[in-house]
Amino acid sequence: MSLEKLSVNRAFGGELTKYKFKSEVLGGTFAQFNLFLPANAAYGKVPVLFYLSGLTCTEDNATQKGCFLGPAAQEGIALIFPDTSPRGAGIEGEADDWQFGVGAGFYVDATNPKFAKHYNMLSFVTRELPEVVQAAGVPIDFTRQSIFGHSMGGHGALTIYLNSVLKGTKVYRSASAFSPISNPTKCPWGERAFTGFLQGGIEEARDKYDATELIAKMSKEPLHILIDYGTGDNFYKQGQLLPENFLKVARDVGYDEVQVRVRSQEGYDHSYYFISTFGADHIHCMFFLPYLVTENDSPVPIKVHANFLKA
Ligand SMILES: N[C@@H](CCC(=O)N[C@@H](CSC=O)C(=O)NCC(=O)O)C(=O)O
Repeated sequence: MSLEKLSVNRAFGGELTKYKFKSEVLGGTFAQFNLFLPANAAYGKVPVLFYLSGLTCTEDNATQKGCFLGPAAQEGIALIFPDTSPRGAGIEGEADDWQFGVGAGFYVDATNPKFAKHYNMLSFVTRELPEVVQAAGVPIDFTRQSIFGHSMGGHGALTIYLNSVLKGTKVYRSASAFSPISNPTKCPWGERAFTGFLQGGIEEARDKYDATELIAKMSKEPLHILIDYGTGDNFYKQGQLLPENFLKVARDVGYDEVQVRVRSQEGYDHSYYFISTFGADHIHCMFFLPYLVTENDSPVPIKVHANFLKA
């Protein structure tokens, strides 16, 4: 599986590269992603943060509007921005609805036979993409990775992280999310996605793909979660996000605001203006620098910021 380089841009002393490759788990379609490497990657492997985007996005929305590259350069960490679905699968009706299908893969592995060959964004993000990047010799240390995302991508980040904690694999060090779809089995976006992609519908999703259901299963395993949402977000007001459900269950299970921090941001909406306002917090805070980034990583000084544990 070879990576084709589509573009390279210098940014914040590092390099942003767009790649393309033929994805097996996405049924042989071509997948594109963006990779940001900070300057210190020239001297050794760096930690990595995956960013999962929301409905209608490609790999470019957050790269261009998230304002993440500067903070990542300061911390000396790589960023990977995958697309949100397979493209060009040719499935009847897949592009008819912005809330489902193309641009809306929901970070699941489809079990409905109609979508099962192509719509496997969970395996793509957690398995194939890291393997392809590693095989290409990119200087990333995949033992130090974390994941964050927005809306549908916030759902992806939280469920991928919580499943890794529940399975005891400890693949991801932390997760954070902007306006995540936090209880998708109870909102229209999730219902639409799960009844479409999964043979077992909502019931199948409850076990694997719902952050609120997953955190309810925890037995106080250590967690590092940060969530921001805006009170002026129309999707929040319409009941698509339900962060209050996630927060309630987290507190019922016994997680305090150090391990699961949910911040309500007055008047902010769902857009990248909101995300870019708090983006630096998420980069600086979620990388628990004492154990993710070490002095040996880089000959250039890494700017260490107060993390949200201290805020
Ligand atoms: N087309 C829709 C709006 C779609 C939208 O707001 N998408 C969000 C993510 S929503 C949850 O996953 C987004 O990130 N859009 C891309 C951007 O660059 O803003 C409509 O008409 O309402």
